[in-house]
Amino acid sequence: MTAKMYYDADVSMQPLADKVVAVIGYGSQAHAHAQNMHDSGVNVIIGLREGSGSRAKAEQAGLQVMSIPEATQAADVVALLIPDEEQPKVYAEQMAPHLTAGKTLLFGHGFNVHFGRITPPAEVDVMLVAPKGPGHMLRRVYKEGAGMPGIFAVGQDASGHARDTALAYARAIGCTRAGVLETTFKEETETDLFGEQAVLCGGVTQLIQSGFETLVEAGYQPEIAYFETLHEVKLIVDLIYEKGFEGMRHSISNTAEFGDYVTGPRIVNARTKEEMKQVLADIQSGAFADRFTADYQGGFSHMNEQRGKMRGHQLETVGKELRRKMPFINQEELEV
Ligand SMILES: NC(=O)C1=CN([C@@H]2O[C@H](COP(=O)(O)OP(=O)(O)OC[C@H]3O[C@@H](n4cnc5c(N)ncnc54)[C@H](OP(=O)(O)O)[C@@H]3O)[C@@H](O)[C@H]2O)C=CC1
Ligand SMILES: CC[C@](O)(C(C)=O)C(=O)O
Ligand SMILES: [Mg+2]
Ligand SMILES: [Mg+2]
Repeated sequence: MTAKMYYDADVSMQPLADKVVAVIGYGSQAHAHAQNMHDSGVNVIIGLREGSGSRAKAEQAGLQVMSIPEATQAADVVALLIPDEEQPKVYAEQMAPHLTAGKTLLFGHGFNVHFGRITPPAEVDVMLVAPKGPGHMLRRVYKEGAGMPGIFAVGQDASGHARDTALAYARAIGCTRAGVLETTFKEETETDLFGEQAVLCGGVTQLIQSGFETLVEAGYQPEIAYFETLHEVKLIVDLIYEKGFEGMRHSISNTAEFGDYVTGPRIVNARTKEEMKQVLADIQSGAFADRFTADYQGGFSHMNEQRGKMRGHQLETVGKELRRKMPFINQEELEV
């Protein structure tokens, strides 16, 4: 292994002792960071917009809520965890005037710093701590006593102690239980965008949807198509997650393994890889960031059209019914 990995035993929580950490927002990442840090003994406050619907939920979790300017003013470390597209305006109008020398500004993703949408003042430490997974799962695994891997980067080290603060934060949210390594804002931003678009979110959902549609259009029952192309993905991925490709292939039949070798490369082929390279180039050049910003400025018309289309898709309606009959699958609404 070439990367230096950090685990609980390698990291001191001292840099956060006697410090106030403000988490701005209370969404997917923010509620998990805030609650995990609170449970790790850190003094956490929450900064929310006026009239926020999340105030009651944060208070119910035992967290003190303030306005965003008040929280920025009161804190030593400020974690900006609202949607990337909303950050530049909130930062400029409500946070920047209160980010005085000696404070730390922390991000969960490098997007706005890397693409030049936020330029923090020179006298503050700037860092990112990015858990490698969704916020709701970050909270769930922490409560189970486990952790989620994460990566950290120091963008500006005004204090000379920025790395220690980033590592302490990573430990407080549970990431050093699983392993943390150092990166740069550039590497985190580009790899995170690539991973979620090409593999984790865009790639996986398109693969599932195309498989489901192929079976249903050929006349097979949608329930069977759902089990085959969606439900079972988790079971196979769990084996890959726990034991790698070889462990998964040990568990499946020889018939499945042979089909895996001969058909996998027909589905995800050289053209797909060429397209992945183009996707990466669009991320690196900033073309994707500009497209995302333009859609946001246009009221997210493309995003909303896509959300609407999928909402009525048979894959979703059939899945909802089938999952309802499986009480062992978590049926609760997401907490935030
Ligand atoms: N989602 C994830 O799992 C991951 C996200 N990240 C990064 O973490 C950051 C946060 O993302 P995510 O957790 O998805 O964000 P969410 O969409 O879940 O954030 C919602 C929160 O942001 C607040 N908010 C939204 N708009 C504004 C605004 N204009 N002014 C003030 N508050 C606002 C909401 O306030 P209210 O409660 O009042 O509605 C809510 O509390 C991003 O940088 C993202 O890239 C990194 C890793 C994974
Ligand atoms: C996979 C998507 C992600 O990067 C994440 C959960 O890690 C995100 O931006 O939500
Ligand atoms: Mg991401
Ligand atoms: Mg990610």
